[in-house]
Amino acid sequence: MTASHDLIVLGAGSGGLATAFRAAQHGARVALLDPGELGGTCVHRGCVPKKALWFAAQWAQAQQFAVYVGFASEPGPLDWERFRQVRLRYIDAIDQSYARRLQSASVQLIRQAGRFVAADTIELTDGSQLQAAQIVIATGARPRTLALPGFGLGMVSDDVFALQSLPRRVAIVGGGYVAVEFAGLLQALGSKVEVLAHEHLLEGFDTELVLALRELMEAQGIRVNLHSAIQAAHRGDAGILLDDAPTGSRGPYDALLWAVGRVPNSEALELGSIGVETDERGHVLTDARQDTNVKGVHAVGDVTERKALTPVAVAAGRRLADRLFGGQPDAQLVYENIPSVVFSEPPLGMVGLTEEAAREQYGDAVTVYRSRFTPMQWALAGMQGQSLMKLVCVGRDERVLGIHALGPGAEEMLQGFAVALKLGLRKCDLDATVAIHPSSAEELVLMG
Ligand SMILES: Cc1cc2nc3c(=O)[nH]c(=O)nc-3n(C[C@H](O)[C@H](O)[C@H](O)COP(=O)(O)OP(=O)(O)OC[C@H]3O[C@@H](n4cnc5c(N)ncnc54)[C@H](O)[C@@H]3O)c2cc1C
Ligand SMILES: NC(=O)c1ccc[n+]([C@@H]2O[C@H](COP(=O)([O-])OP(=O)(O)OC[C@H]3O[C@@H](n4cnc5c(N)ncnc54)[C@H](O)[C@@H]3O)[C@@H](O)[C@H]2O)c1
Repeated sequence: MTASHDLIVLGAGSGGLATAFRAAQHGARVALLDPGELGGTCVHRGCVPKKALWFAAQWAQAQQFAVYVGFASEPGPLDWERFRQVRLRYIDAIDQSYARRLQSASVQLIRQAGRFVAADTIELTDGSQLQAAQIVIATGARPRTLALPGFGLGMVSDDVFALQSLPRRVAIVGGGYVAVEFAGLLQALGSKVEVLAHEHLLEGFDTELVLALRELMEAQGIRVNLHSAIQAAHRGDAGILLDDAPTGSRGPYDALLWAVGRVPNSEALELGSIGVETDERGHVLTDARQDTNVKGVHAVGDVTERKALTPVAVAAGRRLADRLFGGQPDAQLVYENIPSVVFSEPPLGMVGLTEEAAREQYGDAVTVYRSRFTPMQWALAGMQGQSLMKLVCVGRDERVLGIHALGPGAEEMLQGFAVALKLGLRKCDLDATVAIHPSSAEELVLMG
């Protein structure tokens, strides 16, 4: 069989689309396979619908602030179904624009799943085969399910976007990004939320900022229980009940969200048949260049063991295509200093090292600066609570290792600071920068 394409990409999510577009731009003949919607998790079940709900939560809060400062009308509840339709229209437009762009980039889009029959050959659902010297696995991940009694009484994150009304009493099991984000936005939209987490919230984020976020969540009325270990869910007369090993029965709740992590979509690919290595959870193992152990087979995005963020999948895919088809033999993603924001209420962002990680690596050479303050808009609106910003530096020249921000605006603030950190930012560079006033961001250049 002669090669039908130069590149086959499995999955048209963030990573697959980015790889396909960049390879086609370099002149490669690309086939892009996906049985589902264009844009994958991020567009349909992740970043985009989540951020839309997060905006709605901000607007709900802004309505309350407005009334406090003298606007007349009392805020009403969100028409949940109307907003779902508005979101779907927005998402459809993204999907359609991808379809148009793929066509104009001459990427062959095939709306079928693929699986390996040889290292250079993919079989489609209809039994036909495609061949290419380079194949990229970008099949993403899906919500993890747990084998415990009553699991089916709950939802996973995908299901929240399909809800037709706002649930009243909600239990969220888990303490990661998804748990914290949905807790914040559902509470702000009118639910009464309880978070049931194992030991930590937001592992990997700076402990001090996570603690400050937890206090703010609790001040909003969210109940946060750490050290919880849910063993079963039941349907009781008044709602869903949970068996929690340390404390006994919890509930009743009207809705239950399992936010206990994600599993890679790798098992249907028949990777074993061609010898591609995976870890014990099914992530495709790659080296720093996104190459698997099998020549010509690569992987990007959530199906790998790397940080599961859209911009990471996109950047890895683009660099890979630049290396394979763009004459850039050294192109690869540097996985250090990747900025990330949790769209909690308020948002929490970080780039670089946490204080704990920096101290572990550099010991006493670490210096920390922090600023805790009440943001102006909160003070005006009579809201208690404080933002927290933190710089983690090292050495005599105080090179900045980490920047952390919790508070309104953190989600937009950190992108520019991430560029500076990448360029070798020192504390004295921040001191030498004139502030923008009045703002929250100015705290990062005014720390004494
Ligand atoms: C609720 C939620 C909120 C999130 N919010 C953010 C955020 O705010 N910011 C952020 O950066 N990240 C966020 N993420 C993470 C982000 O969505 C993922 O990191 C990103 O979508 C991963 O892209 P991907 O291309 O690896 O996989 P996906 O986007 O999951 O795409 C994989 C595609 O592969 C297809 N596929 C599967 N099997 C096959 C097969 N055999 N053949 C062909 N195609 C196949 C699937 O249909 C799918 O379309 C969020 C995730 C969730 C769940
Ligand atoms: N804003 C963003 O960028 C954003 C938003 C959402 C998701 N994401 C990405 O998607 C990934 C997946 O998010 P996630 O929240 O699903 O996973 P996660 O890995 O961030 O968190 C999983 C949580 O589930 C808990 N957990 C695991 N098993 C459990 C059990 N049996 N009982 C109770 N708790 C259990 C873990 O302790 C952890 O707190 C994130 O790591 C992130 O990379 C990013």
